[in-house]
Amino acid sequence: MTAAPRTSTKQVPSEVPTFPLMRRLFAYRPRLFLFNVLAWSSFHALPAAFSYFVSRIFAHLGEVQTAGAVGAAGGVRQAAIMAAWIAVAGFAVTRFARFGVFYFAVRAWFRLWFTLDALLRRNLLGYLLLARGSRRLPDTPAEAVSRFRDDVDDVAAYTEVWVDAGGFVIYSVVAITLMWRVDPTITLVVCAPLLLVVVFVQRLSPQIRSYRRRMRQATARVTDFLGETFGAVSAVKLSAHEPQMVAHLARLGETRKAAALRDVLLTELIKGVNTNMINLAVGAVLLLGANLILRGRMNVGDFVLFFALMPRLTGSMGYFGDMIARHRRTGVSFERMQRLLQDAPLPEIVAHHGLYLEGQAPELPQRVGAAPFGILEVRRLSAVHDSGRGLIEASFTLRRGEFVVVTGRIGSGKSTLLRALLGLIPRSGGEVIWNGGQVDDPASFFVPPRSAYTAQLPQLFSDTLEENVLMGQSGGDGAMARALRLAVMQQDLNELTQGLATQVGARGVKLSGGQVQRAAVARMLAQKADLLVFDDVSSALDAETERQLWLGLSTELPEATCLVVSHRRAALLRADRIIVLDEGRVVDQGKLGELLARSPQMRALWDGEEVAG
Ligand SMILES: Nc1ncnc2c1ncn2[C@@H]1O[C@H](COP(=O)(O)OP(=O)(O)OP(=O)(O)O)[C@@H](O)[C@H]1O
Repeated sequence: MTAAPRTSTKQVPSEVPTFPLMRRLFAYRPRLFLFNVLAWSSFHALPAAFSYFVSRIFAHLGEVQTAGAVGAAGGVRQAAIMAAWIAVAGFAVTRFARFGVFYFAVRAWFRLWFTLDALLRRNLLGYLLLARGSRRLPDTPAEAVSRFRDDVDDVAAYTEVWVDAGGFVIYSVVAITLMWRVDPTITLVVCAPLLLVVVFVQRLSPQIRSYRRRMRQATARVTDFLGETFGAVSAVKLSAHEPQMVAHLARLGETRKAAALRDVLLTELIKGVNTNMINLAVGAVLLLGANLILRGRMNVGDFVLFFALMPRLTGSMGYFGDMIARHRRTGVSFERMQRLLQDAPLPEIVAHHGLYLEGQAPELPQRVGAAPFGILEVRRLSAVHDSGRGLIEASFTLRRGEFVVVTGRIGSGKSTLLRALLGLIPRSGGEVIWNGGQVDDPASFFVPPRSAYTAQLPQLFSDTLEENVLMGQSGGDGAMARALRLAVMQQDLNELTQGLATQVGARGVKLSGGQVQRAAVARMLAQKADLLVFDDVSSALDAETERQLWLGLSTELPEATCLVVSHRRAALLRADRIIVLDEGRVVDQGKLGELLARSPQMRALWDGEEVAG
C-alpha cells in the first residue's frame, strides 16, 4: 500500500502543564475574564438565593396555617403573611436579576471565547510562518488543520469551565451551609456520593487522556488518507489499486470507530455516573426528609429548602467531576498543538500578541528598501536531516551580478544547501554573512527585495494564472509582462484559451509540469529581488526553453545575482562559477573549464554519467 498514513505516532506522552498555560491565556484579557467570572458567578449563585426565598415562602405559609389553627392573635398571622409576601418579592427580584445578568454574561462569554480562540490560532499560524526553520509541518496538512480547528476549540471551550467554577463553588458553599444548618446528617448523605464521583473521575484521568489522544490520531489518519487518495487518483487508477485502497480506508475507519467509541463511551459513563449519583442523593433526601417531617423534626420550609437546593448542588458536584475530565482532554490538545510548533517553547501557544478582531486592521508594514546587495558569504554551513544526511560545512561566496550553479549527483545535498541558506530548514552550524553583516534569522531576512526563491516542486494556488504570478501585487508597472517574458511563458499564454485568466486548479494540476515551473519563476521575477535562487527549475524545461530563460536573465537583468541548482548543460555553460557537491560536502568549485579539467565528479556530471547516490 503506497498511501500508508504518514501521521506520526510520535506524540508527546508526558503531561503538559495545563494550569500555567490556561492562566497565561486568561491573563490575555484579564478584565474581560474577570467580568465573565463575576457575571457567571452571580448567574450560578443566584439560585441559592431564590431557593432560600422559596423555602421562606413555605415556612411563612406554614406559620400562617399554624397561627390559624392555634387561634393566635391576628397580628401574628398578619406578620406571617407579610413575611411570606416579602419572600415572594425576594424570589421575584432574584429571578429577574438573574435574567439581566444572563444577558450581559452571554455577550461577555462569546467575546472572551472567540478572542482566546483567535489568539491561539494566531499564535500557531504566526509561529509556523515566522519562526526560524519551522516552516515545514511536522505531519500532514490535514493533521495540522485538525489541530488548528479541534484542539484550539477544545482549549478555548475549556475556558468555560473556569468562568463557571466560581459560581458553582459559591453556590455549593452556600447550599451546603444552609442545608447543614437544617440537618447535618442529610447534608452528609447528599454530599458523600458526589465526592465519590470526583474521586472516580480523577482515577480515570489516564484513560481519559489516552482515549482522547487515540481518537484524535485515528481521525487524522482517515482524513490524511482521504486527502492523499484525492491527490493520487490517477496513480491509483493506473496501478489498479482501488480494492486495496478501499480495504485500507475500511481498516482505518474501523480503527477510528473503535477509538471514537471508547472516547464517547468513557465520556457518557462519567456523565451517567454523575446523573445516577444525583438521583441517589435525591432519593436519600426524600426518604430521610419525609421521615423527619413525619416525626415533626423538620418543617415544610426546611424540606423545600433541601429540595430546592439539591438539584443544583448535585449538578455542581457533577460539574467538578466533568471539570477534571475536561482538564485532562485539554492537556492532550496542548500536547498536539505543541507538536505543531515543533521546537517552539510551549508558552508560545498562549503568548500575548495583538489581535484585530474589530475595526480597521493596521496597515501591513511596508517592505523597507534594503541596501543594494554586494556580497554573500557562506561559512561552514551545515544542516542535518533526521535521516542523518544533509549538508556538511559548505563554504562559498557570491558577489553581485554573479551566476553561480550548485551541481552534484542526486541526493548530494543541493536542495538542502539552498533551504538551509534561506532558513527554510534549521541549520546545525555555520554562518551566513550578507554585505558584511551576520544573518541571524535567514527565514525572515531572505525575502524580497533581498531575495526570491523558486522551489524544486513549486506550489501554485487554486486561482488564476495571473493571481499566481502577481500574488496580490499590482503588476501595473510592466513587472508582470517582464516576468512572463523572462520566464518564457509567452508561448504558453497563447496556447491557454483563457490566457492569464486560466484557472490553474488545485496546486496547478491543470498546467503541465513545465508550465507550473515557469509560472513559479514568473512569480519570483515579479517580486524584483537582488538575489534569485532557483532550485532545479530546469528539470521540467526543454533545453531550448532553459537556454532562453538564462539568456533572458543575463540580458534583461544583468544586475541580478543568481544561485541556481542544476546539472543541465545550459546552466553550467552560463555559470560564472560552479559549486560541486558530493555526499553533502563541497568537493570543488570554480569555472566550468577548470572543473572539467580537474574534477572527476564534474566530468561525470557533464557527460551525464552520474548515477543515483
Ligand atoms: N526532510 C528530509 N528528511 C530526511 N532526509 C532528507 C530530507 N530532505 C533530504 N534528505 C536527505 O538528504 C540528502 C540530500 O537531499 P537533497 O534533497 O538536498 O539532495 P539533492 O542533491 O537536492 O537531490 P536531488 O538532485 O534529487 O534534488 C538525501 O540523502 C536525502 O534523502
